[in-house]
Amino acid sequence: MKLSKQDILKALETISVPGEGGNMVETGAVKNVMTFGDEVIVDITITNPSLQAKKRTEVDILKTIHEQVYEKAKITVNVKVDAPATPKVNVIKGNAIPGIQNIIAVASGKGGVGKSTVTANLAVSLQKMGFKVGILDADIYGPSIPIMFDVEKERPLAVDINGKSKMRPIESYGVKVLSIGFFTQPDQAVVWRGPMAAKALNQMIFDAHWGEIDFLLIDLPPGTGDIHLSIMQSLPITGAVIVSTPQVVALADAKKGVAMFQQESINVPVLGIIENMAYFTPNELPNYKYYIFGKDGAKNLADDLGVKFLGAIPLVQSIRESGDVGSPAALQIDTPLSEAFKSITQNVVQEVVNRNEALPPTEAIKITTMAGCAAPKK
Ligand SMILES: Nc1ncnc2c1ncn2[C@@H]1O[C@H](COP(=O)(O)OP(=O)(O)OP(=O)(O)O)[C@@H](O)[C@H]1O
Repeated sequence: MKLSKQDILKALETISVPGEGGNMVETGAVKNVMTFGDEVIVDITITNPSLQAKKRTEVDILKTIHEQVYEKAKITVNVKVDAPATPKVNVIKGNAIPGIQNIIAVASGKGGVGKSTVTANLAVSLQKMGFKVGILDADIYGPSIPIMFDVEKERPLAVDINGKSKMRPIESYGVKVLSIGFFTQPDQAVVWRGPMAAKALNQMIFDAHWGEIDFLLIDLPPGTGDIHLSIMQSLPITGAVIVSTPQVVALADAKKGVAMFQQESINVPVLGIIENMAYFTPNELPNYKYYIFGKDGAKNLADDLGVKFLGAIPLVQSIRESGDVGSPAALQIDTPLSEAFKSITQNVVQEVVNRNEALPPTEAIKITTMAGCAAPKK
C-alpha cells in the first residue's frame, strides 16, 4: 500500500492541537509529512509544553490516520515543543503568605458533585503523607467541612502572636480547619457578595495563626460567580482542582469552571480534574460497575481541555457515611478507597511540583517536603 501525502494532510485537517484551536495543518503546526509506502512520518510543533498535550497530539494523529487513511499505516510522530519565547510571568497574585507554601482551590461548576468530600479526603491523604495541611472552607452557601471533620460545635479561639491577636484554626485529624461556618448560624442563609466573601477569607488567611502549612486547600462555593473572581484575584492561589461527576450537566459546568480559572484576568493554573461518583459498585456484586452518571465523562473532558485527569472516585455508601459522621474515608488504612484517594493526592502533588517548576524561582510557592509521597516523575 502506497500512502499519499495529500490524503494524510486531508486527514490531519480534521484535528486540532489541544488548546490551540483551528486545524493542525491550517495553523501551521504540522511542519512536514513524508510517506514511504505504508510508512508515514509527521513532524509537528506545538506550543503547549505539557506532557498531556504532547501525548494527546500524538494519539490523535495516529488514530486519525489509522481511521481515515489506512488502518495498518506505520506512523512516526515527531512532536516538537516551541513554547512562546516570552518568559512566563509569575501568575501568583496577592501577597505571599509567610508559612503557607501552596494554596489549592478546589472548585466545581455544579453544586453537590462532592467538592467538599474530595477536599476533606485530599487533606487527610496529604496529612497521612506527612504534609502539613490546612483547609479553608469558603463555601458560603453550605459550609460542610466542619461536619466532615466533626468540629461543627467548635469555635476558633484568639491567640496572641507577637502582640497581635490571631485566630487559631481548629485542628482535627492533624488538619487545621477554618470555615465560614464557624462564624455563621447553621440555619442562616448567607447572602454575601464577592468582595465581602473575599474580605472574610482574607481575614481567615492573614489574621489566622496557621503556622507552617505545605498545602492550604480552599473549598470554594459551587459555580463561577463574582465570589470566585474576587477570591481568585485577591489570594495567591497556586492552582485549582476541579471536581465533576461524569454527568453531562455537571461537565458543562466543570468546563465553565476551567474556563474561569484560565481567563486572562484570573490566570490560575488548573492542576487537573477529579471525577467523583464515577461508578457504583454494590457490596453484593463487587465485580459490577454501574455508570450511573455516564462513563469517563470527566476524563474525556480533561483530555479535551488538555488538562490532567487526576483520577476517579466511585460512588460508595461509606464515603457518604464517613462524611456525615465526621471521619473522612481517606482515614481508613489500606482500603481500596483510601488507596484511591492516595493515588489522586499523589497526582495533585505531582502537578503542583510541575507547576512550581514551570514558574520563575522568585515565587513563594515551593514545596518544602515530599515526605511520604512517591518521588515526582520528571
Ligand atoms: N463518592 C461519593 N460516594 C458517595 N457519596 C458521596 C460521594 N461524594 C460525595 N458524596 C455525598 O454527596 C453529598 C454531596 O457531597 P459534597 O457536600 O461533598 O458536595 P459539594 O459539591 O461540596 O456540595 P456543595 O455544592 O453543597 O458545596 C454528600 O452527602 C456526600 O457525602
